[in-house]
Amino acid sequence: MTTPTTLLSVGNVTRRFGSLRAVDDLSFDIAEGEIVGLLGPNGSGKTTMMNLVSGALKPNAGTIRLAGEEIAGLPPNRIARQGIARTFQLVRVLPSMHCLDNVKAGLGFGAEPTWGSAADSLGEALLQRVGMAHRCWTLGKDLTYMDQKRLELARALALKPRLLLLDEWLAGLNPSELVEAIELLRKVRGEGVTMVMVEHVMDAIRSLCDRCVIMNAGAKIAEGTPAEALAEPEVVRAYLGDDAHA
Ligand SMILES: Nc1ncnc2c1ncn2[C@@H]1O[C@H](COP(=O)(O)OP(=O)(O)OP(=O)(O)O)[C@@H](O)[C@H]1O
Repeated sequence: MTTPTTLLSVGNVTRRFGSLRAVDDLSFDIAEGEIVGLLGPNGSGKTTMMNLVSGALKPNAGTIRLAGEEIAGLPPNRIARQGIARTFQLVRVLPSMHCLDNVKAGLGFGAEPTWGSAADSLGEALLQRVGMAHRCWTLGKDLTYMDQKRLELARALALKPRLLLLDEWLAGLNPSELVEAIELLRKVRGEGVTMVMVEHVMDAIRSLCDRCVIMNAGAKIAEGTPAEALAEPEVVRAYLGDDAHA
């Protein structure tokens, strides 16, 4: 059996906002090919952690390594070029551009920037990859919510990421869209993209994630398979309050 290679290594990372430790001495590793859920109650520091990995925020202390290389504190465009892409909690589709141009906007910023006509065929392939081959010429503002999500995913994939950060990408989808979205993420993982997802949709976490890292008040309180980690007494307490064991 081969040992999995560590793709992302977060070591003793702390990020303060004034006196608040939004991320507090947090450490975890992500192996190549994994889908890992970053979970925790509201305000536990998940989005802050994603912002630290993508470069939107700098840590006050600690290390963040991608394939062994330190990336903590690098600007977001450098981190994107090193192979980390993300989607956002609020969908950010460019409404007055058609889908192909939306995706081409992403193609300019990856490890191998592509522009102009060379980007057309790559853009079409990306839309096909997320099930939107027929939407090349549809304007962003005319898309269903599910298609906006697909487009956002295509734009992130345009960066050819090794690691994809999904910030509540499944939020707001109805049950049948959720099934499609989970299938799509599984397919993308099968294409070699490692993923960290912040998600509140527990069914999706159970069905997609190999492992979970669970945070509370900035710190890690559990780690393991979804079934193991979510059953930890401290996790149950963090989600439901002390009354859960009363
Ligand atoms: N820019 C900021 N300035 C000050 N405080 C912040 C800032 N960003 C986040 N915080 C605080 O840091 C803590 C962690 O916030 P964060 O958004 O990372 O949590 P979260 O787990 O993603 O929450 P949610 O599930 O509600 O999105 C919260 O107390 C939040 O109010």
